[in-house]
Amino acid sequence: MTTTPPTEHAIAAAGLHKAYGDKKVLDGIDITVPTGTIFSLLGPNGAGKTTAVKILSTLISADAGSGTIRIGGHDIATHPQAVRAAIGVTGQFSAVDGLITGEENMLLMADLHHLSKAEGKRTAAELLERFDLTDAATKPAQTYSGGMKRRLDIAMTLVGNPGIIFLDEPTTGLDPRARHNMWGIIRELVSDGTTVFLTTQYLEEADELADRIAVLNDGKIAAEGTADELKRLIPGGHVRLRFTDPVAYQSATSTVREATRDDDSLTLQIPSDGSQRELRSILDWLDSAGIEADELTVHTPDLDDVFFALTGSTDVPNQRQENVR
Ligand SMILES: Nc1ncnc2c1ncn2[C@@H]1O[C@H](COP(=O)(O)OP(=O)(O)OP(=O)(O)O)[C@@H](O)[C@H]1O
Repeated sequence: MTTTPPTEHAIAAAGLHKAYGDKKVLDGIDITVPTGTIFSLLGPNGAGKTTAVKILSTLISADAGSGTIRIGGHDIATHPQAVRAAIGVTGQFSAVDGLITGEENMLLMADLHHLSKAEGKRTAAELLERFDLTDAATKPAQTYSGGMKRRLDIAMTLVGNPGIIFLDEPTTGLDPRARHNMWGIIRELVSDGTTVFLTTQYLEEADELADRIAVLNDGKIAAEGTADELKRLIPGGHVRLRFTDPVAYQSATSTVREATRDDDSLTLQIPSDGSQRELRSILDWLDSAGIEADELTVHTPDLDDVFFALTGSTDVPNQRQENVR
């Protein structure tokens, strides 16, 4: 039996290449995910997100010339079985069998993981409880709502107690309430020390959940960082000062020359990347000019702006591209 060596990176892949015919889907990308964090891979349809998940989870191989891929400390090329034992994968196509009950689906997974009958039953009951499926456990899974099926799918993935979970678009098609429930589940997984590799087409989801986000475009990582770091990459951020006293507003407008003014709402917008350094200098400068605004708000571009600016996606309607600030 292989033991898992301690590692600070749950996932470390260097120079990942994958081509289908002439089409380079992944053109030498590096992915590093610290243990116990959520990493999100974003990209337009067909960018190669699922291909990356399939490679990292041993379902397909990377092309020759790729660098080393280590998952949970194991080299995927030499120890694929150890990698499989360390991971769970929930793909876009559910592993749930609709004809049998939720509980039977769980017991089937327990069998696959060679748990004893008693242990299988205990694990199934625990996970069904944790995912709020106890009441539905004896009903056929095909009668479940979309959200319940996804919860069952993740519960099944957890039977083997994996330390690293790949979630390929886990909330696609779910209504907002079910999506928020799923976010809660994902956060809970990570608070227990699990590492999550998440692909999503919902930028809000990456923004909400991910410690780090990588944007995949044209086979390369176009940018990587925290949501805030990515938002600062593109222009459009500003600090807004709002005044209630027209005299104070007038004096500010004559002092702050590069600001955009809105005389109706007595507000000024000063271009800013929203960084702590820039904010401090704006505040120091307002203080020294004796300007006191009634409200100061910082506006950074949202992740949608970043995504469209970085991917230049042809899937994006023109109107949306014009809106990139
Ligand atoms: N087995 C295959 N044979 C040929 N081309 C493939 C194969 N699998 C994927 N591709 C192509 O590789 C590209 C990347 O596909 P992939 O499914 O990884 O994208 P994705 O980012 O997950 O997209 P989506 O968000 O639509 O799921 C696509 O152009 C796809 O058509």
